[in-house]
Amino acid sequence: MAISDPDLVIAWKQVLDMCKVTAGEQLTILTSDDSNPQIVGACRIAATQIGAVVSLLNLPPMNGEKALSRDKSGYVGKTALAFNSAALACLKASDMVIDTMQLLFSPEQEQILRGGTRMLLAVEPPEVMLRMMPTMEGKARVLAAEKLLEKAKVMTVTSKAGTDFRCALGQYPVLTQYGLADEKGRWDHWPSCFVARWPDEGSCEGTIVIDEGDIMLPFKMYARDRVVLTIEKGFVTRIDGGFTADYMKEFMDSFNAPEAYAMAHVGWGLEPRASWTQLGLYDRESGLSMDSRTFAGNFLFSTGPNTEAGGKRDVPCHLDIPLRKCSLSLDGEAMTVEGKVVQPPM
Ligand SMILES: O=c1ccc(O)c[nH]1
Repeated sequence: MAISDPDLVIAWKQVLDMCKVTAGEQLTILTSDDSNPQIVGACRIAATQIGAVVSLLNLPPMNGEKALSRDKSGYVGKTALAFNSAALACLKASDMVIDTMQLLFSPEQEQILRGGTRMLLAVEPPEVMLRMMPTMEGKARVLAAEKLLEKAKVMTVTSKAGTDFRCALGQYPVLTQYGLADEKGRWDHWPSCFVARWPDEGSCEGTIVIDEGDIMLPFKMYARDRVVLTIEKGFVTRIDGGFTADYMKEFMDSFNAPEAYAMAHVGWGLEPRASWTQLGLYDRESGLSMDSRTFAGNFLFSTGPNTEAGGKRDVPCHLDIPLRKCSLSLDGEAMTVEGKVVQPPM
C-alpha cells in the first residue's frame, strides 16, 4: 500500500540522522522531471527540520531519445551534468546530495564523491524504502561481508542449474551498499543491503546459467527459459538459449558497444526483508526493483560499466542479474549455499 506524507517525513528524518546530517550542513536534493515528488517533498521537510541548509537542483532528464526504456537503470552514466558546470559546482560544494534522478555510473558522480560529498540515491517507491529501512544491524552484516570479500583472492560460483564461474579479486575495491551515505565521500542507495566487487579485469571464466524464473534487470522480467552464458577472459562471449537468450542478446547488441559484454560487479544479497517475488507484483516502470538486487542469498552478477569502481568503462548498457539457488565461495569458503546465506551469519 502507499505511504502517507507524515510517515515518509519521519522515515527521512531517521535516515538523514543515520547519515549524520547535522544543522548547518549544505544538503542538495537533486531532481529531474521524473523524480517522485513525494520523496522530494518529504526529504525537504526532514532536512529542514534537522537545520540543514537545503537546496533543490533540477536537471533536465537525459537520453530519452536514446534509451529503449524509461527505467533509470536502463541507460546509465550519461547525465545532464556532463554539460552543466554550474550544477556540478553546486553538488561538489554540498556536504550531502540526495539523488532522485540517478547519476549512478556517471563520471560526474565520481568527481562529486572524490571531494568528500556524501550521496544517497532515492528512486524506489516509498513503500519499498520504508519496508527496507536501513538498520545498524544490516550495516554491520554488510561490513562483515566486506571484510571477507576484501581479503579474498578468488570467487567461485556453482549451481545445480549448471553455473560454474570463477574470477580473481584484488584489483578493485569492494562495493558495500547498506542504504546510508554516512561517511565522507560515500555513495549509497536507500534501500540496499548487499556486497559486491568488480573482478580483476580479464579474470572471469566459466559458465553462468540464468535458470527459468531468475530475474533480469533492467528488463524487469523473470527468465522464461534457461540462458547459458559463456564467460571468457572477463567477457560474455556466448549467449545460448531460447527466447530469453535472444532477448538479452538483442538488447545488449542494440548498444553497439563491445564493452557491454564485460563482466561487472559480482556479489551476494544480504537483505531478509527483500523478496524475489516483489518484481512480479509491480509495474515495470515503478522502480529499479532493489528487492531483486538485495534479496538474501542471491548471486548478483552484472555486465557493462566499472566507473563506480574507478575504472574507465562507461558503457551505458548495464544488466543486473540476481540468480537464485547458487553457491558462492571465496577462496573455497562458502558464503552462500544453494541460495542461502551462510556468511556472514544472518
Ligand atoms: O543500487 C544499485 C543499483 C544498480 C547497481 O548496479 C548497483 N547498485
